[in-house]
Amino acid sequence: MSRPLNRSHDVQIDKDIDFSPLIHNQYILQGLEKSGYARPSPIQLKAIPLGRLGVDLIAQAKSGTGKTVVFGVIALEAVNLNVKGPQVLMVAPTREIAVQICDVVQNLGQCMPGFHCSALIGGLPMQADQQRLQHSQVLVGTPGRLMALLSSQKLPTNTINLFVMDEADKLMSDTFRPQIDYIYSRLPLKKQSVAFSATFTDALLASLNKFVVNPHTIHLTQDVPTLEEVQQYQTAVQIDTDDAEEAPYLRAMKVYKAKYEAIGKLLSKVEFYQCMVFTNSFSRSVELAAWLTKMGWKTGYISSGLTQAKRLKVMEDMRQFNLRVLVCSDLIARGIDIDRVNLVINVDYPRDVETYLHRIGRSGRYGTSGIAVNLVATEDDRAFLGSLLDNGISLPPLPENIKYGDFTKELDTKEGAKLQRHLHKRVAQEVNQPMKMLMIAKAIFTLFFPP
Ligand SMILES: Nc1ncnc2c1ncn2[C@@H]1O[C@H](COP(=O)(O)OP(=O)(O)OP(=O)(O)O)[C@@H](O)[C@H]1O
Repeated sequence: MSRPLNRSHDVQIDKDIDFSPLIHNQYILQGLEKSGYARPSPIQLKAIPLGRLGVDLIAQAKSGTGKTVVFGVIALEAVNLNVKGPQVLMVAPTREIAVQICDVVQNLGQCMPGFHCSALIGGLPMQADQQRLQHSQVLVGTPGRLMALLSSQKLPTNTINLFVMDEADKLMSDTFRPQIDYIYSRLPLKKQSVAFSATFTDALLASLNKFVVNPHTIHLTQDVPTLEEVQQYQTAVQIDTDDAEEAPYLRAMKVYKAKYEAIGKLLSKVEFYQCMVFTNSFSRSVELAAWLTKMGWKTGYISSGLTQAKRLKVMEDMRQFNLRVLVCSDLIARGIDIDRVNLVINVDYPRDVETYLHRIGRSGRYGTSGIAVNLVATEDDRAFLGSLLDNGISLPPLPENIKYGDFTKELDTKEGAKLQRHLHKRVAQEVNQPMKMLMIAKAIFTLFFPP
């Protein structure tokens, strides 16, 4: 029997079992093994057997506990390789999540002869979609692109027997609901529907009723779904002003400048692998990424304002560990899985507590140790912390000596070497900074006082 990974209770099960009692298809078991999954997580143990029976399902489990594998396996079980045409339709709220799901499902199905999964997302040519979907059994799309393909009769639905909604609470929001209504109306009546998220409110559960029939509901957390191994802190950022009459934009500039400096200090203090910094403004993201790059941190930024090609490139750089820091918006607050991210910093705050939980859940993936630091400078910042407190989330001040918990993710040799190279470069840069200043001063001195 496989040895359990050194991970928190969020992903450990009491039973000493692997995936074989849950899944009988050998190809899928091989795919799981090749993807590096030896033992199921609690949500996988509970939801896979139910999903395989063909019942409708609503499943909630904390961020990063393996929900994609659940619906990936259910989808592969639903696929008949002898049938031509798409058989599973998955919807995700962002293009980045859709691409990521597609990669996971393709990996899980890698041993199934002739299996293909395709991502259908906006910002890329639709013509290519049309060709790919003809050879794919599983399709993963964003609502807008799926709607465009369906309304132009380019996506046949008569062979679809499973409908998957990932980040279902987001899909039920006003932004996406009309598109989901439309997509659903185009699917065959007889099908299985499953919905997943880390956070579900009662109102959202009610609105899901239209899409599921007599669903089995699995709720793995009764309280606030914070991850056991993610330590959350707040740190006060001092703003250097005593002018009550100061123009708001000048005040805002000072707040951001002070927050950027606080981030610089934090990155030097905490020994992180990769860090995601959340801001609410595109221009601030660009500014902060440029500043951190100047400070020697390999930094990228992503927001919906970038072209799709640039968005995919920066995600790939982050996944390849070519970046240490990613400055981002709520575009990637949910669903994105980069398992080396062990530090999350909030410069600004999201609109709601659910999004906050999704943001900090970008660290601590699959029961590993993570740290989330919240920068507090303004009344708005303090008000958000107040709403966290109302939801039972209290943030202690950041301690002087901050340490990760016991479940630090192991880096492989290549990743370890990349981290070392980057650390050396940064140290060299820090040492060189005063040397450079000295040389410049010397050059100026010699200019005025030639020897
Ligand atoms: N059985 C397993 N054994 C080891 N690792 C696993 C297993 N299942 C999933 N993982 C890993 O866990 C990580 C998180 O998985 P996934 O992205 O599916 O989580 P999630 O629950 O969908 O999270 P979110 O709510 O943030 O979308 C991934 O890196 C994945 O490779």
